[in-house]
Amino acid sequence: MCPSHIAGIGGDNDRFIERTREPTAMTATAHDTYSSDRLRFAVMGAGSVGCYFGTLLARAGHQVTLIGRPAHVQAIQARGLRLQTATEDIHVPISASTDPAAITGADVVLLSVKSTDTESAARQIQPHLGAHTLVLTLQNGVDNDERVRSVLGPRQPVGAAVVYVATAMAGPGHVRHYGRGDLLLPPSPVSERLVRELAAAGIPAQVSSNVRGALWSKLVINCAYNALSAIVQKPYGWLVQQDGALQLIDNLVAECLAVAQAEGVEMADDIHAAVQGIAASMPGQLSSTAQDLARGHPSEIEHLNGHIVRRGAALSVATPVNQAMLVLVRMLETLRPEAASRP
Ligand SMILES: NC(=O)C1=CN([C@@H]2O[C@H](COP(=O)(O)OP(=O)(O)OC[C@H]3O[C@@H](n4cnc5c(N)ncnc54)[C@H](OP(=O)(O)O)[C@@H]3O)[C@@H](O)[C@H]2O)C=CC1
Ligand SMILES: CC(C)(CO)C(=O)C(=O)O
Repeated sequence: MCPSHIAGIGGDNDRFIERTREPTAMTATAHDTYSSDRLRFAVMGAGSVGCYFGTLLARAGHQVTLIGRPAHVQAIQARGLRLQTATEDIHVPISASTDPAAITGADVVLLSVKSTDTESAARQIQPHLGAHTLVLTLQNGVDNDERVRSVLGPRQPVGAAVVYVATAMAGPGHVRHYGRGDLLLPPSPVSERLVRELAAAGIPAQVSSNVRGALWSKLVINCAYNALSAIVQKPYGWLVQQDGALQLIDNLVAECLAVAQAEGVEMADDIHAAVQGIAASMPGQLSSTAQDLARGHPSEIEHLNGHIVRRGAALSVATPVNQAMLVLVRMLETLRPEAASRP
Protein backbone atom coordinates (compact mmCIF):
# COMPACT_ATOMS: atom_id res chain seq x y z
CA MET A 1 0.00 0.00 0.00
CA CYS A 2 1.33 3.40 -0.83
CA PRO A 3 1.43 6.39 1.48
CA SER A 4 -1.32 8.23 -0.32
CA HIS A 5 -0.69 11.44 1.57
CA ILE A 6 2.79 11.96 0.22
CA ALA A 7 2.37 11.81 -3.47
CA GLY A 8 0.23 10.27 -6.09
CA ILE A 9 1.65 7.18 -7.72
CA GLY A 10 3.67 8.05 -10.75
CA GLY A 11 1.83 8.00 -14.03
CA ASP A 12 2.83 5.50 -16.69
CA ASN A 13 4.58 8.09 -18.80
CA ASP A 14 7.31 5.62 -19.70
CA ARG A 15 10.23 7.98 -20.07
CA PHE A 16 13.39 6.04 -20.59
CA ILE A 17 16.85 7.31 -19.94
CA GLU A 18 19.09 6.52 -22.85
CA ARG A 19 21.73 3.95 -22.13
CA THR A 20 24.60 6.32 -22.39
CA ARG A 21 26.80 4.07 -20.27
CA GLU A 22 26.99 0.33 -20.15
CA PRO A 23 26.81 -1.03 -16.61
CA THR A 24 30.32 -1.55 -15.33
CA ALA A 25 31.36 -3.67 -12.41
CA MET A 26 33.35 -1.83 -9.79
CA THR A 27 36.94 -2.31 -10.60
CA ALA A 28 39.44 -3.30 -7.96
CA THR A 29 41.85 -0.44 -7.36
CA ALA A 30 44.30 0.52 -4.68
CA HIS A 31 41.39 1.64 -2.55
CA ASP A 32 42.81 3.35 0.48
CA THR A 33 41.75 6.89 -0.44
CA TYR A 34 38.51 8.43 -1.64
CA SER A 35 38.07 8.75 -5.36
CA SER A 36 39.29 12.11 -6.65
CA ASP A 37 36.47 12.08 -9.19
CA ARG A 38 32.89 11.44 -8.02
CA LEU A 39 32.54 9.16 -5.00
CA ARG A 40 32.04 5.50 -5.92
CA PHE A 41 29.10 3.77 -4.25
CA ALA A 42 27.99 0.24 -3.59
CA VAL A 43 24.63 -0.77 -2.20
CA MET A 44 24.52 -3.86 -0.01
CA GLY A 45 20.92 -5.05 -0.11
CA ALA A 46 19.33 -3.94 -3.37
CA GLY A 47 15.77 -3.61 -2.10
CA SER A 48 13.57 -0.56 -2.35
CA VAL A 49 15.67 1.88 -0.30
CA GLY A 50 19.01 0.81 -1.77
CA CYS A 51 17.69 0.75 -5.33
CA TYR A 52 16.10 4.18 -4.95
CA PHE A 53 19.23 5.94 -3.74
CA GLY A 54 21.52 3.83 -5.94
CA THR A 55 19.53 4.72 -9.04
CA LEU A 56 19.61 8.45 -8.39
CA LEU A 57 23.37 8.28 -7.83
CA ALA A 58 23.95 6.22 -10.98
CA ARG A 59 21.81 8.62 -12.99
CA ALA A 60 24.00 11.48 -11.78
CA GLY A 61 27.09 9.70 -13.14
CA HIS A 62 28.40 7.98 -10.03
CA GLN A 63 29.83 4.52 -10.30
CA VAL A 64 27.31 2.41 -8.37
CA THR A 65 27.14 -1.33 -7.86
CA LEU A 66 24.07 -2.97 -6.38
CA ILE A 67 24.40 -6.23 -4.46
CA GLY A 68 21.09 -8.02 -4.40
CA ARG A 69 19.13 -11.19 -4.83
CA PRO A 70 19.25 -13.08 -8.15
CA ALA A 71 15.80 -12.05 -9.45
CA HIS A 72 16.53 -8.33 -8.99
CA VAL A 73 20.06 -8.63 -10.32
CA GLN A 74 18.94 -10.48 -13.46
CA ALA A 75 16.21 -7.92 -14.15
CA ILE A 76 18.59 -4.99 -13.59
CA GLN A 77 21.26 -6.55 -15.80
CA ALA A 78 18.70 -7.13 -18.54
CA ARG A 79 16.80 -3.83 -18.50
CA GLY A 80 18.44 -1.45 -16.07
CA LEU A 81 16.68 -0.45 -12.90
CA ARG A 82 13.14 0.86 -13.32
CA LEU A 83 12.39 3.80 -11.04
CA GLN A 84 8.80 4.93 -10.97
CA THR A 85 7.92 8.13 -9.13
CA ALA A 86 4.96 10.50 -9.14
CA THR A 87 6.52 12.38 -12.02
CA GLU A 88 8.66 9.95 -13.99
CA ASP A 89 9.14 6.35 -14.99
CA ILE A 90 12.69 5.63 -16.07
CA HIS A 91 15.11 2.78 -16.62
CA VAL A 92 18.63 3.54 -15.44
CA PRO A 93 21.57 1.32 -16.42
CA ILE A 94 23.33 0.27 -13.27
CA SER A 95 25.79 -2.42 -12.33
CA ALA A 96 24.31 -5.25 -10.24
CA SER A 97 25.68 -8.47 -8.84
CA THR A 98 24.78 -11.20 -6.37
CA ASP A 99 28.44 -11.37 -5.35
CA PRO A 100 29.46 -9.09 -2.45
CA ALA A 101 32.98 -8.99 -3.92
CA ALA A 102 31.60 -6.57 -6.52
CA ILE A 103 31.68 -3.80 -3.90
CA THR A 104 35.46 -3.71 -4.21
CA GLY A 105 36.63 -0.16 -4.89
CA ALA A 106 33.62 1.58 -3.32
CA ASP A 107 34.21 4.74 -1.31
CA VAL A 108 30.84 4.43 0.37
CA VAL A 109 28.74 1.31 0.93
CA LEU A 110 25.07 2.03 1.55
CA LEU A 111 23.94 -0.86 3.72
CA SER A 112 20.21 -1.17 3.15
CA VAL A 113 19.25 -4.68 4.17
CA LYS A 114 16.51 -5.10 6.76
CA SER A 115 17.75 -4.85 10.34
CA THR A 116 17.37 -8.63 10.68
CA ASP A 117 20.19 -9.09 8.14
CA THR A 118 22.67 -6.49 9.35
CA GLU A 119 25.39 -8.76 10.73
CA SER A 120 25.25 -11.27 7.89
CA ALA A 121 25.48 -8.48 5.30
CA ALA A 122 28.41 -6.89 7.16
CA ARG A 123 30.24 -10.22 7.25
CA GLN A 124 29.76 -10.68 3.51
CA ILE A 125 31.17 -7.27 2.56
CA GLN A 126 34.00 -7.28 5.10
CA PRO A 127 36.70 -8.93 2.94
CA HIS A 128 36.05 -6.45 0.12
CA LEU A 129 36.13 -3.12 1.95
CA GLY A 130 38.91 -0.59 1.52
CA ALA A 131 40.46 0.80 4.69
CA HIS A 132 38.80 4.15 3.96
CA THR A 133 35.43 2.81 2.81
CA LEU A 134 32.56 4.32 4.78
CA VAL A 135 29.80 1.84 5.55
CA LEU A 136 26.65 3.89 5.98
CA THR A 137 23.56 2.14 7.32
CA LEU A 138 20.31 3.22 5.65
CA GLN A 139 17.96 1.35 7.94
CA ASN A 140 15.32 1.71 10.61
CA GLY A 141 16.37 0.71 14.11
CA VAL A 142 18.83 2.48 16.37
CA ASP A 143 21.75 0.09 16.71
CA ASN A 144 22.59 -1.04 13.18
CA ASP A 145 25.81 0.97 13.12
CA GLU A 146 26.96 -0.62 16.39
CA ARG A 147 26.09 -4.04 15.07
CA VAL A 148 28.04 -3.40 11.86
CA ARG A 149 30.97 -2.13 13.93
CA SER A 150 30.86 -5.26 16.04
CA VAL A 151 31.50 -7.25 12.85
CA LEU A 152 33.92 -4.91 11.04
CA GLY A 153 35.91 -3.71 14.04
CA PRO A 154 36.69 -0.21 15.25
CA ARG A 155 39.03 0.79 12.40
CA GLN A 156 36.45 0.63 9.61
CA PRO A 157 34.54 3.90 9.12
CA VAL A 158 30.91 3.09 9.93
CA GLY A 159 27.98 5.46 10.43
CA ALA A 160 24.20 5.45 10.62
CA ALA A 161 22.11 7.67 8.37
CA VAL A 162 18.46 8.47 8.97
CA VAL A 163 16.39 7.68 5.89
CA TYR A 164 13.27 9.70 5.18
CA VAL A 165 11.68 8.07 2.19
CA ALA A 166 8.73 5.93 1.19
CA THR A 167 9.59 3.27 -1.38
CA ALA A 168 8.61 -0.29 -2.26
CA MET A 169 9.73 -2.91 -4.76
CA ALA A 170 6.97 -3.39 -7.32
CA GLY A 171 8.72 -6.36 -8.95
CA PRO A 172 12.20 -7.56 -9.90
CA GLY A 173 14.39 -4.56 -10.66
CA HIS A 174 11.44 -2.17 -10.29
CA VAL A 175 11.29 0.34 -7.44
CA ARG A 176 8.41 2.67 -6.72
CA HIS A 177 8.91 5.92 -4.91
CA TYR A 178 6.00 7.40 -2.97
CA GLY A 179 7.55 10.35 -1.20
CA ARG A 180 10.48 12.21 0.27
CA GLY A 181 14.00 10.86 -0.21
CA ASP A 182 16.28 12.78 2.12
CA LEU A 183 19.02 11.67 4.44
CA LEU A 184 20.49 12.83 7.73
CA LEU A 185 24.15 11.90 7.88
CA PRO A 186 26.55 11.51 10.78
CA PRO A 187 29.69 13.65 10.86
CA SER A 188 32.61 11.90 9.13
CA PRO A 189 35.64 12.98 7.09
CA VAL A 190 33.65 12.45 3.91
CA SER A 191 30.23 13.72 5.05
CA GLU A 192 30.44 17.27 3.69
CA ARG A 193 31.56 15.94 0.33
CA LEU A 194 28.78 13.37 0.45
CA VAL A 195 26.19 16.07 1.09
CA ARG A 196 27.39 17.98 -1.99
CA GLU A 197 27.46 14.95 -4.25
CA LEU A 198 24.13 13.64 -2.97
CA ALA A 199 22.55 17.05 -3.56
CA ALA A 200 23.88 17.05 -7.11
CA ALA A 201 22.16 13.67 -7.58
CA GLY A 202 18.82 15.03 -6.30
CA ILE A 203 19.15 13.61 -2.80
CA PRO A 204 18.78 16.29 -0.11
CA ALA A 205 21.08 15.49 2.82
CA GLN A 206 22.32 17.22 5.94
CA VAL A 207 24.97 16.38 8.48
CA SER A 208 23.68 16.18 12.04
CA SER A 209 25.43 15.75 15.34
CA ASN A 210 22.29 14.06 16.67
CA VAL A 211 21.59 11.26 14.22
CA ARG A 212 21.03 9.03 17.24
CA GLY A 213 18.20 11.26 18.49
CA ALA A 214 16.62 11.29 15.03
CA LEU A 215 16.88 7.49 14.76
CA TRP A 216 15.22 7.21 18.15
CA SER A 217 12.40 9.50 17.03
CA LYS A 218 11.78 7.17 14.11
CA LEU A 219 11.98 4.21 16.46
CA VAL A 220 9.32 5.67 18.73
CA ILE A 221 7.02 6.26 15.76
CA ASN A 222 7.61 2.69 14.59
CA CYS A 223 6.92 1.34 18.09
CA ALA A 224 3.73 3.38 18.30
CA TYR A 225 2.20 2.15 15.05
CA ASN A 226 3.98 -0.72 13.34
CA ALA A 227 2.92 -3.65 15.52
CA LEU A 228 -0.60 -2.36 15.98
CA SER A 229 -1.08 -1.94 12.25
CA ALA A 230 0.43 -5.42 11.70
CA ILE A 231 -1.74 -7.16 14.28
CA VAL A 232 -5.02 -5.90 12.84
CA GLN A 233 -3.73 -5.37 9.26
CA LYS A 234 -5.19 -1.87 9.22
CA PRO A 235 -3.81 1.55 8.24
CA TYR A 236 -3.02 4.33 10.68
CA GLY A 237 -6.11 6.44 9.97
CA TRP A 238 -8.37 3.54 10.94
CA LEU A 239 -6.28 2.63 13.98
CA VAL A 240 -6.51 6.00 15.70
CA GLN A 241 -10.29 6.10 15.37
CA GLN A 242 -10.75 2.93 17.42
CA ASP A 243 -11.87 3.17 21.01
CA GLY A 244 -8.85 3.19 23.32
CA ALA A 245 -6.26 3.17 20.52
CA LEU A 246 -4.90 6.66 21.24
CA GLN A 247 -4.39 5.73 24.89
CA LEU A 248 -2.60 2.55 23.82
CA ILE A 249 -0.35 4.54 21.48
CA ASP A 250 0.34 7.05 24.28
CA ASN A 251 1.32 4.19 26.58
CA LEU A 252 3.67 2.72 23.95
CA VAL A 253 5.28 6.12 23.40
CA ALA A 254 5.64 6.78 27.14
CA GLU A 255 7.53 3.51 27.62
CA CYS A 256 9.80 4.26 24.67
CA LEU A 257 10.57 7.73 26.00
CA ALA A 258 11.37 6.30 29.44
CA VAL A 259 13.85 3.89 27.86
CA ALA A 260 15.32 6.67 25.69
CA GLN A 261 15.78 8.85 28.74
CA ALA A 262 17.47 6.04 30.66
CA GLU A 263 19.75 5.53 27.62
CA GLY A 264 20.66 9.24 27.68
CA VAL A 265 19.20 9.85 24.23
CA GLU A 266 18.49 13.44 23.33
CA MET A 267 15.32 13.13 21.26
CA ALA A 268 15.58 15.12 18.05
CA ASP A 269 11.92 16.05 17.61
CA ASP A 270 8.71 16.90 19.41
CA ILE A 271 7.85 13.25 19.53
CA HIS A 272 4.19 13.57 20.52
CA ALA A 273 3.53 15.87 17.57
CA ALA A 274 5.49 13.54 15.29
CA VAL A 275 3.47 10.50 16.41
CA GLN A 276 0.16 12.32 15.93
CA GLY A 277 1.37 13.63 12.58
CA ILE A 278 1.82 10.13 11.16
CA ALA A 279 -1.86 9.17 11.47
CA ALA A 280 -2.91 12.54 10.09
CA SER A 281 -0.49 12.53 7.18
CA MET A 282 -0.53 8.82 6.27
CA PRO A 283 -4.10 7.69 7.05
CA GLY A 284 -4.10 5.05 4.33
CA GLN A 285 -0.71 3.55 5.12
CA LEU A 286 -0.09 0.07 6.51
CA SER A 287 3.12 -0.23 8.50
CA SER A 288 6.11 -2.02 7.00
CA THR A 289 5.61 -4.65 9.72
CA ALA A 290 2.03 -5.18 8.53
CA GLN A 291 3.29 -5.49 4.96
CA ASP A 292 6.02 -7.94 5.96
CA LEU A 293 3.54 -10.16 7.80
CA ALA A 294 1.05 -10.02 4.95
CA ARG A 295 3.77 -11.19 2.53
CA GLY A 296 5.01 -13.90 4.87
CA HIS A 297 8.35 -12.10 5.36
CA PRO A 298 10.14 -11.83 8.67
CA SER A 299 9.54 -8.37 10.14
CA GLU A 300 11.95 -6.01 11.90
CA ILE A 301 9.91 -6.21 15.13
CA GLU A 302 12.90 -7.45 17.20
CA HIS A 303 14.63 -4.15 16.29
CA LEU A 304 11.58 -1.98 17.01
CA ASN A 305 9.44 -2.88 20.06
CA GLY A 306 11.93 -5.69 20.71
CA HIS A 307 14.73 -3.16 21.14
CA ILE A 308 12.67 -1.19 23.64
CA VAL A 309 11.87 -4.35 25.60
CA ARG A 310 15.52 -5.52 25.69
CA ARG A 311 16.93 -2.10 26.59
CA GLY A 312 14.12 -1.56 29.10
CA ALA A 313 15.03 -4.83 30.82
CA ALA A 314 18.72 -3.87 30.89
CA LEU A 315 17.96 -0.41 32.28
CA SER A 316 15.20 -1.47 34.72
CA VAL A 317 12.49 0.39 32.83
CA ALA A 318 9.16 -1.45 32.64
CA THR A 319 7.87 -1.92 29.08
CA PRO A 320 4.80 -4.19 29.35
CA VAL A 321 2.87 -2.63 26.48
CA ASN A 322 5.79 -2.86 24.07
CA GLN A 323 6.29 -6.43 25.22
CA ALA A 324 2.68 -7.26 24.43
CA MET A 325 3.12 -5.86 20.90
CA LEU A 326 6.37 -7.79 20.45
CA VAL A 327 4.94 -11.10 21.58
CA LEU A 328 1.79 -10.73 19.46
CA VAL A 329 3.81 -9.96 16.33
CA ARG A 330 6.15 -12.87 17.04
CA MET A 331 3.10 -15.14 17.29
CA LEU A 332 1.78 -13.85 13.99
CA GLU A 333 5.19 -14.43 12.40
CA THR A 334 5.11 -18.08 13.41
CA LEU A 335 1.74 -18.32 11.68
CA ARG A 336 2.94 -16.77 8.42
CA PRO A 337 2.22 -18.87 5.35
CA GLU A 338 5.62 -20.43 4.79
CA ALA A 339 6.13 -21.11 8.47
CA ALA A 340 2.76 -22.85 8.56
CA SER A 341 3.66 -25.05 5.58
CA ARG A 342 6.95 -26.19 7.13
CA PRO A 343 6.90 -29.65 8.75
N1 LIG B 1 10.93 1.12 2.32
C1 LIG B 1 10.87 2.29 2.96
O1 LIG B 1 10.07 3.18 2.56
C2 LIG B 1 11.75 2.59 4.12
C3 LIG B 1 12.58 1.62 4.67
N2 LIG B 1 13.43 1.95 5.69
C4 LIG B 1 14.32 0.96 6.25
O2 LIG B 1 15.33 0.69 5.28
C5 LIG B 1 15.80 -0.66 5.41
C6 LIG B 1 15.66 -1.35 4.06
O3 LIG B 1 14.27 -1.40 3.75
P1 LIG B 1 13.72 -1.83 2.31
O4 LIG B 1 14.60 -1.36 1.24
O5 LIG B 1 12.29 -1.44 2.30
O6 LIG B 1 13.85 -3.41 2.43
P2 LIG B 1 13.87 -4.48 1.24
O7 LIG B 1 13.47 -5.78 1.83
O8 LIG B 1 13.12 -3.93 0.07
O9 LIG B 1 15.42 -4.49 0.81
C7 LIG B 1 16.42 -5.26 1.38
C8 LIG B 1 16.94 -6.17 0.28
O10 LIG B 1 18.19 -6.68 0.67
C9 LIG B 1 18.22 -8.05 0.30
N3 LIG B 1 19.27 -8.71 1.04
C10 LIG B 1 19.30 -9.06 2.35
N4 LIG B 1 20.49 -9.62 2.67
C11 LIG B 1 21.20 -9.66 1.51
C12 LIG B 1 22.49 -10.16 1.18
N5 LIG B 1 23.28 -10.69 2.10
N6 LIG B 1 22.90 -10.05 -0.10
C13 LIG B 1 22.10 -9.50 -1.05
N7 LIG B 1 20.89 -9.00 -0.79
C14 LIG B 1 20.43 -9.09 0.48
C15 LIG B 1 16.83 -8.52 0.62
O11 LIG B 1 16.54 -9.77 0.03
P3 LIG B 1 15.56 -10.81 0.81
O12 LIG B 1 14.28 -10.09 1.03
O13 LIG B 1 15.50 -11.97 -0.12
O14 LIG B 1 16.26 -11.14 2.10
C16 LIG B 1 16.02 -7.38 0.02
O15 LIG B 1 15.87 -7.55 -1.38
C17 LIG B 1 14.95 -1.27 6.52
O16 LIG B 1 15.63 -1.18 7.74
C18 LIG B 1 13.71 -0.39 6.55
O17 LIG B 1 13.06 -0.39 7.80
C19 LIG B 1 13.52 3.23 6.17
C20 LIG B 1 12.73 4.22 5.66
C21 LIG B 1 11.73 3.96 4.65
C1 LIG C 1 6.90 5.77 9.39
C2 LIG C 1 6.32 4.39 9.21
C3 LIG C 1 5.53 4.02 10.43
C4 LIG C 1 5.44 4.59 8.01
O1 LIG C 1 4.71 3.54 7.66
C5 LIG C 1 7.39 3.36 8.97
O2 LIG C 1 8.53 3.69 9.03
C6 LIG C 1 7.12 1.92 8.76
O3 LIG C 1 6.07 1.54 8.29
O4 LIG C 1 8.05 1.14 9.05
